[in-house]
Amino acid sequence: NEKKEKSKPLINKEFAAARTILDEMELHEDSWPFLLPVDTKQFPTYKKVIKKPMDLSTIRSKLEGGSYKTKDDFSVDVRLIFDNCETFNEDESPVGRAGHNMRAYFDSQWADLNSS
Ligand SMILES: Cn1cc(C(=O)NCCCNC(=O)c2ccc(F)cc2)ccc1=O
Repeated sequence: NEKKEKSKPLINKEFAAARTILDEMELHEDSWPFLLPVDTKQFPTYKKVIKKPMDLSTIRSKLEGGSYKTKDDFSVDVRLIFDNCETFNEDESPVGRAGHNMRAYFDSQWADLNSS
């Protein structure tokens, strides 16, 4: 039986497309809450409330490290960032608003990639 591979990288074109979207998201002015893992010393309840933390630097490491088998696996982690953000933050807060803006930005980039 086939050995379960820990990570199998995306095929080149998919990898390049995901990397470009990640580059653009990191440069977005509203990316600041998502660039690094949430500091659980600054927000002690975070680990209790959010079962699967995710951030753009972790996605970057996973992408470059070949952890994503398909571009859709990559999108699942991106969406996890924004779902976590909605769970932990009021919509009308700086971080909450940034999350909604970044999700809309990602969704439009993702749609373009999947329509091309
Ligand atoms: C996703 N999320 C983030 C926060 C949050 O407050 N996060 C960072 C604030 C301070 N960090 C920065 O301002 C910063 C970080 C990196 C950088 F390159 C530039 C600026 C709180 C709740 C939550 O759910």
